[in-house]
Amino acid sequence: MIEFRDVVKQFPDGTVAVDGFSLQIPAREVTVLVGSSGSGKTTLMRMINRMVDPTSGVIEIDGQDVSTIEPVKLRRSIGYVMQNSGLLPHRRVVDNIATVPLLNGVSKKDARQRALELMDTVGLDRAMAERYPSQLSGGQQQRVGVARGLAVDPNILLMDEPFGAVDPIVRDELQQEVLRLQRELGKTIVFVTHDIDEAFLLGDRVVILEPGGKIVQVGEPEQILAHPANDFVRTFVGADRGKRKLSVRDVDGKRIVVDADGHPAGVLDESGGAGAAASTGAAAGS
Ligand SMILES: Nc1ncnc2c1ncn2[C@@H]1O[C@H](COP(=O)(O)OP(=O)(O)OP(=O)(O)O)[C@@H](O)[C@H]1O
Repeated sequence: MIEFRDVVKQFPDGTVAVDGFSLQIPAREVTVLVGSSGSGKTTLMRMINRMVDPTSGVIEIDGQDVSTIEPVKLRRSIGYVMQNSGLLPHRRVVDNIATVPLLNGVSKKDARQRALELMDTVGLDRAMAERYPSQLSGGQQQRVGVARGLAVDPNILLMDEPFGAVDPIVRDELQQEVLRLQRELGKTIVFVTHDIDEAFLLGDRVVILEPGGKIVQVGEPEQILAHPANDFVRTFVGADRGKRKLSVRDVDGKRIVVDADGHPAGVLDESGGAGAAASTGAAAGS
Protein backbone atom coordinates (compact mmCIF):
# COMPACT_ATOMS: atom_id res chain seq x y z
CA MET A 1 0.00 0.00 0.00
CA ILE A 2 1.10 3.56 -0.67
CA GLU A 3 -0.03 6.13 1.86
CA PHE A 4 0.07 9.93 1.67
CA ARG A 5 -0.40 11.71 4.99
CA ASP A 6 -1.06 15.43 4.93
CA VAL A 7 1.41 16.02 2.11
CA VAL A 8 2.21 19.57 0.99
CA LYS A 9 4.41 20.58 -1.93
CA GLN A 10 5.38 24.18 -2.43
CA PHE A 11 7.85 24.86 -5.21
CA PRO A 12 10.67 27.40 -4.71
CA ASP A 13 8.77 30.03 -6.71
CA GLY A 14 5.96 29.87 -4.15
CA THR A 15 3.51 27.73 -6.14
CA VAL A 16 1.61 25.39 -3.85
CA ALA A 17 1.01 22.40 -6.13
CA VAL A 18 -0.31 20.12 -3.40
CA ASP A 19 -1.89 21.46 -0.25
CA GLY A 20 -2.56 18.85 2.42
CA PHE A 21 -3.13 15.61 0.52
CA SER A 22 -3.97 12.38 2.33
CA LEU A 23 -4.81 9.11 0.58
CA GLN A 24 -4.30 5.39 0.91
CA ILE A 25 -3.56 3.63 -2.38
CA PRO A 26 -4.29 -0.11 -2.08
CA ALA A 27 -1.81 -2.68 -3.38
CA ARG A 28 -2.43 -4.61 -6.59
CA GLU A 29 -5.13 -2.27 -7.82
CA VAL A 30 -5.24 0.49 -10.42
CA THR A 31 -5.74 3.90 -8.82
CA VAL A 32 -6.31 6.72 -11.28
CA LEU A 33 -5.65 10.35 -10.40
CA VAL A 34 -7.78 12.49 -12.67
CA GLY A 35 -8.24 16.24 -12.78
CA SER A 36 -7.73 19.26 -14.94
CA SER A 37 -4.34 20.61 -15.93
CA GLY A 38 -2.38 21.93 -12.97
CA SER A 39 -4.34 20.04 -10.32
CA GLY A 40 -1.11 18.49 -9.02
CA LYS A 41 -1.39 14.97 -10.46
CA THR A 42 2.17 14.72 -11.76
CA THR A 43 3.60 16.28 -8.62
CA LEU A 44 1.73 13.72 -6.48
CA MET A 45 2.98 10.85 -8.59
CA ARG A 46 6.58 12.07 -8.58
CA MET A 47 6.59 12.30 -4.82
CA ILE A 48 6.08 8.52 -4.65
CA ASN A 49 9.45 7.80 -6.24
CA ARG A 50 11.16 10.95 -4.91
CA MET A 51 11.59 12.70 -8.22
CA VAL A 52 9.98 15.45 -6.13
CA ASP A 53 10.24 15.66 -2.34
CA PRO A 54 7.33 17.06 -0.31
CA THR A 55 7.66 20.27 1.68
CA SER A 56 5.90 18.56 4.57
CA GLY A 57 3.94 15.42 5.28
CA VAL A 58 4.78 11.75 4.89
CA ILE A 59 4.59 9.24 2.06
CA GLU A 60 4.94 5.58 2.95
CA ILE A 61 5.24 2.45 0.86
CA ASP A 62 4.22 -0.63 2.83
CA GLY A 63 4.81 1.28 6.03
CA GLN A 64 8.25 2.60 5.08
CA ASP A 65 8.73 6.37 4.87
CA VAL A 66 10.10 7.00 1.36
CA SER A 67 12.22 9.89 2.66
CA THR A 68 14.39 7.25 4.37
CA ILE A 69 15.06 5.45 1.07
CA GLU A 70 17.88 6.66 -1.14
CA PRO A 71 16.21 8.33 -4.16
CA VAL A 72 18.15 6.55 -6.90
CA LYS A 73 17.57 3.15 -5.28
CA LEU A 74 13.89 3.95 -4.86
CA ARG A 75 13.51 5.11 -8.47
CA ARG A 76 15.15 1.97 -9.78
CA SER A 77 12.68 -0.20 -7.89
CA ILE A 78 9.53 1.50 -9.17
CA GLY A 79 8.37 1.41 -12.78
CA TYR A 80 7.72 4.78 -14.40
CA VAL A 81 6.01 5.31 -17.74
CA MET A 82 5.64 8.82 -19.07
CA GLN A 83 3.71 10.55 -21.82
CA ASN A 84 6.31 10.68 -24.56
CA SER A 85 7.76 7.30 -23.64
CA GLY A 86 11.02 8.99 -22.52
CA LEU A 87 13.05 6.55 -24.59
CA LEU A 88 16.74 7.20 -25.23
CA PRO A 89 16.86 8.00 -28.97
CA HIS A 90 20.38 6.69 -29.56
CA ARG A 91 19.70 3.30 -27.97
CA ARG A 92 18.02 0.35 -29.62
CA VAL A 93 14.64 -0.83 -28.33
CA VAL A 94 16.09 -3.82 -26.50
CA ASP A 95 18.73 -1.66 -24.82
CA ASN A 96 16.14 0.94 -23.81
CA ILE A 97 14.12 -1.75 -22.06
CA ALA A 98 17.22 -3.20 -20.40
CA THR A 99 18.57 0.14 -19.14
CA VAL A 100 17.54 -0.02 -15.50
CA PRO A 101 18.25 -3.74 -14.93
CA LEU A 102 21.78 -3.09 -16.29
CA LEU A 103 22.18 -0.18 -13.89
CA ASN A 104 21.02 -2.51 -11.11
CA GLY A 105 23.87 -4.90 -11.97
CA VAL A 106 22.04 -7.57 -14.01
CA SER A 107 24.35 -9.11 -16.63
CA LYS A 108 24.00 -7.83 -20.19
CA LYS A 109 22.93 -11.25 -21.46
CA ASP A 110 20.22 -11.69 -18.80
CA ALA A 111 18.99 -8.11 -19.19
CA ARG A 112 18.63 -8.51 -22.97
CA GLN A 113 16.88 -11.86 -22.58
CA ARG A 114 14.44 -10.35 -20.11
CA ALA A 115 13.90 -7.37 -22.42
CA LEU A 116 12.93 -9.69 -25.25
CA GLU A 117 10.45 -11.50 -22.99
CA LEU A 118 8.97 -8.16 -21.98
CA MET A 119 8.49 -7.30 -25.64
CA ASP A 120 6.25 -10.38 -25.82
CA THR A 121 4.45 -9.27 -22.65
CA VAL A 122 3.52 -5.88 -24.07
CA GLY A 123 2.66 -7.22 -27.52
CA LEU A 124 5.71 -6.02 -29.46
CA ASP A 125 7.24 -8.15 -32.19
CA ARG A 126 10.77 -9.18 -31.21
CA ALA A 127 11.85 -8.24 -34.74
CA MET A 128 11.75 -4.62 -33.54
CA ALA A 129 14.35 -5.22 -30.84
CA GLU A 130 17.23 -3.80 -32.86
CA ARG A 131 15.39 -0.72 -34.09
CA TYR A 132 15.85 2.77 -32.72
CA PRO A 133 12.83 4.52 -31.14
CA SER A 134 12.43 6.87 -34.13
CA GLN A 135 11.81 3.80 -36.30
CA LEU A 136 8.67 2.90 -34.33
CA SER A 137 5.14 4.31 -34.37
CA GLY A 138 3.96 6.36 -31.40
CA GLY A 139 1.92 3.44 -30.07
CA GLN A 140 4.87 1.06 -30.39
CA GLN A 141 7.09 3.54 -28.57
CA GLN A 142 4.59 3.64 -25.72
CA ARG A 143 4.65 -0.17 -25.56
CA VAL A 144 8.44 0.01 -25.25
CA GLY A 145 7.92 2.57 -22.48
CA VAL A 146 5.61 0.17 -20.64
CA ALA A 147 8.08 -2.71 -21.13
CA ARG A 148 10.84 -0.54 -19.71
CA GLY A 149 8.65 0.35 -16.74
CA LEU A 150 8.15 -3.36 -16.07
CA ALA A 151 11.81 -4.31 -16.59
CA VAL A 152 12.77 -4.44 -12.92
CA ASP A 153 9.59 -6.37 -12.11
CA PRO A 154 8.44 -3.59 -9.79
CA ASN A 155 5.58 -3.93 -7.35
CA ILE A 156 4.60 -0.37 -8.20
CA LEU A 157 4.10 1.07 -11.67
CA LEU A 158 3.59 4.81 -12.08
CA MET A 159 1.99 5.85 -15.38
CA ASP A 160 1.86 9.58 -16.13
CA GLU A 161 -0.53 10.29 -19.03
CA PRO A 162 1.15 7.46 -20.93
CA PHE A 163 -1.33 7.47 -23.81
CA GLY A 164 -1.97 11.20 -24.08
CA ALA A 165 -0.05 11.61 -27.32
CA VAL A 166 -1.36 8.70 -29.41
CA ASP A 167 -4.40 8.60 -31.67
CA PRO A 168 -7.72 7.33 -30.26
CA ILE A 169 -7.60 3.89 -31.89
CA VAL A 170 -4.08 3.13 -30.68
CA ARG A 171 -4.99 4.59 -27.34
CA ASP A 172 -7.89 2.18 -27.06
CA GLU A 173 -5.56 -0.75 -27.85
CA LEU A 174 -3.04 0.38 -25.27
CA GLN A 175 -5.74 0.79 -22.63
CA GLN A 176 -6.95 -2.76 -23.27
CA GLU A 177 -3.33 -3.89 -23.01
CA VAL A 178 -3.02 -2.29 -19.58
CA LEU A 179 -6.18 -4.08 -18.44
CA ARG A 180 -4.81 -7.39 -19.73
CA LEU A 181 -1.40 -6.82 -18.14
CA GLN A 182 -3.00 -5.94 -14.86
CA ARG A 183 -5.06 -9.14 -14.89
CA GLU A 184 -1.84 -11.10 -15.46
CA LEU A 185 0.63 -9.19 -13.31
CA GLY A 186 -1.45 -7.61 -10.52
CA LYS A 187 0.78 -4.56 -9.93
CA THR A 188 0.00 -1.55 -7.81
CA ILE A 189 -0.60 0.94 -10.59
CA VAL A 190 -0.96 4.68 -10.10
CA PHE A 191 -2.19 6.19 -13.34
CA VAL A 192 -2.50 9.90 -14.11
CA THR A 193 -4.83 11.24 -16.76
CA HIS A 194 -7.07 14.22 -17.43
CA ASP A 195 -9.48 12.00 -19.39
CA ILE A 196 -12.40 10.83 -17.27
CA ASP A 197 -13.31 8.10 -19.77
CA GLU A 198 -9.82 6.64 -19.46
CA ALA A 199 -10.04 6.95 -15.68
CA PHE A 200 -13.35 5.07 -15.54
CA LEU A 201 -12.14 2.38 -17.91
CA LEU A 202 -8.87 1.62 -16.13
CA GLY A 203 -9.43 2.57 -12.51
CA ASP A 204 -10.43 0.17 -9.78
CA ARG A 205 -10.52 3.43 -7.84
CA VAL A 206 -10.68 6.93 -9.23
CA VAL A 207 -9.48 10.03 -7.39
CA ILE A 208 -10.93 13.28 -8.74
CA LEU A 209 -8.74 16.29 -8.02
CA GLU A 210 -9.12 20.04 -8.04
CA PRO A 211 -6.17 22.48 -8.07
CA GLY A 212 -3.88 22.10 -5.08
CA GLY A 213 -4.28 18.33 -5.18
CA LYS A 214 -7.59 18.77 -3.39
CA ILE A 215 -9.56 15.53 -3.42
CA VAL A 216 -13.12 16.14 -4.55
CA GLN A 217 -14.15 12.50 -4.61
CA VAL A 218 -12.63 9.03 -4.33
CA GLY A 219 -14.40 5.84 -5.24
CA GLU A 220 -15.08 3.10 -7.71
CA PRO A 221 -16.24 4.47 -11.07
CA GLU A 222 -19.74 3.13 -10.51
CA GLN A 223 -20.01 4.85 -7.12
CA ILE A 224 -18.84 8.17 -8.57
CA LEU A 225 -21.33 7.97 -11.41
CA ALA A 226 -24.16 6.98 -9.12
CA HIS A 227 -23.39 9.57 -6.46
CA PRO A 228 -21.32 12.50 -7.78
CA ALA A 229 -20.06 14.40 -4.73
CA ASN A 230 -20.98 17.83 -6.11
CA ASP A 231 -21.79 19.79 -9.24
CA PHE A 232 -18.13 19.89 -10.28
CA VAL A 233 -17.94 16.10 -10.34
CA ARG A 234 -21.36 15.81 -11.96
CA THR A 235 -20.19 18.03 -14.82
CA PHE A 236 -16.72 16.46 -14.99
CA VAL A 237 -18.05 12.92 -15.36
CA GLY A 238 -20.73 14.02 -17.80
CA ALA A 239 -23.58 12.84 -15.57
CA ASP A 240 -25.43 16.12 -15.91
CA ARG A 241 -25.58 15.90 -19.70
CA GLY A 242 -26.91 12.39 -19.69
CA LYS A 243 -23.75 11.59 -21.65
CA ARG A 244 -23.43 8.22 -20.00
CA LYS A 245 -27.06 7.19 -20.13
CA LEU A 246 -27.22 3.95 -22.07
CA SER A 247 -30.23 2.16 -23.42
CA VAL A 248 -30.85 -1.06 -25.28
CA ARG A 249 -32.39 -1.42 -28.73
CA ASP A 250 -33.27 -4.54 -30.63
CA VAL A 251 -31.64 -4.63 -34.06
CA ASP A 252 -32.19 -7.72 -36.18
CA GLY A 253 -32.63 -9.87 -33.12
CA LYS A 254 -29.47 -8.54 -31.42
CA ARG A 255 -29.57 -6.35 -28.35
CA ILE A 256 -27.53 -3.24 -29.12
CA VAL A 257 -26.46 -0.80 -26.42
CA VAL A 258 -26.68 2.83 -27.51
CA ASP A 259 -25.51 5.97 -25.76
CA ALA A 260 -27.51 9.14 -25.14
CA ASP A 261 -26.74 10.41 -28.67
CA GLY A 262 -27.99 7.18 -30.21
CA HIS A 263 -24.47 6.00 -31.09
CA PRO A 264 -23.95 2.24 -30.81
CA ALA A 265 -21.78 1.41 -27.81
CA GLY A 266 -21.79 -2.37 -27.87
CA VAL A 267 -23.74 -5.59 -28.12
CA LEU A 268 -25.21 -7.44 -25.16
CA ASP A 269 -24.28 -11.10 -25.05
CA GLU A 270 -26.94 -13.77 -25.49
CA SER A 271 -27.58 -14.03 -21.78
CA GLY A 272 -28.12 -10.27 -21.74
CA GLY A 273 -25.76 -10.10 -18.76
CA ALA A 274 -25.17 -6.76 -17.14
CA GLY A 275 -21.41 -6.82 -17.81
CA ALA A 276 -21.78 -7.76 -21.43
CA ALA A 277 -20.98 -4.36 -22.83
CA ALA A 278 -17.78 -4.08 -20.81
CA SER A 279 -15.47 -4.79 -23.72
CA THR A 280 -16.66 -1.67 -25.48
CA GLY A 281 -15.81 0.55 -22.54
CA ALA A 282 -19.51 1.23 -22.07
CA ALA A 283 -19.39 -0.40 -18.67
CA ALA A 284 -19.02 3.02 -17.14
CA GLY A 285 -22.68 3.55 -17.75
CA SER A 286 -23.86 0.34 -16.17
N1 LIG B 1 9.03 22.80 -10.86
C1 LIG B 1 7.96 23.58 -10.65
N2 LIG B 1 8.10 24.85 -10.21
C2 LIG B 1 7.03 25.63 -9.97
N3 LIG B 1 5.75 25.24 -10.15
C3 LIG B 1 5.55 23.99 -10.59
C4 LIG B 1 6.63 23.10 -10.87
N4 LIG B 1 6.10 21.92 -11.30
C5 LIG B 1 4.77 22.07 -11.30
N5 LIG B 1 4.43 23.32 -10.87
C6 LIG B 1 3.07 23.87 -10.70
O1 LIG B 1 2.37 23.03 -9.78
C7 LIG B 1 1.02 22.87 -10.18
C8 LIG B 1 0.71 21.41 -10.35
O2 LIG B 1 1.47 20.91 -11.45
P1 LIG B 1 1.36 19.40 -11.93
O3 LIG B 1 2.29 19.24 -13.09
O4 LIG B 1 1.55 18.50 -10.77
O5 LIG B 1 -0.14 19.33 -12.40
P2 LIG B 1 -0.89 18.27 -13.31
O6 LIG B 1 -2.22 18.06 -12.70
O7 LIG B 1 -0.03 17.05 -13.48
O8 LIG B 1 -1.01 19.05 -14.66
P3 LIG B 1 -0.96 18.53 -16.19
O9 LIG B 1 -2.19 17.70 -16.39
O10 LIG B 1 -0.98 19.80 -16.97
O11 LIG B 1 0.33 17.76 -16.34
C9 LIG B 1 0.86 23.72 -11.43
O12 LIG B 1 0.36 24.96 -11.05
C10 LIG B 1 2.27 23.84 -11.97
O13 LIG B 1 2.43 25.02 -12.70
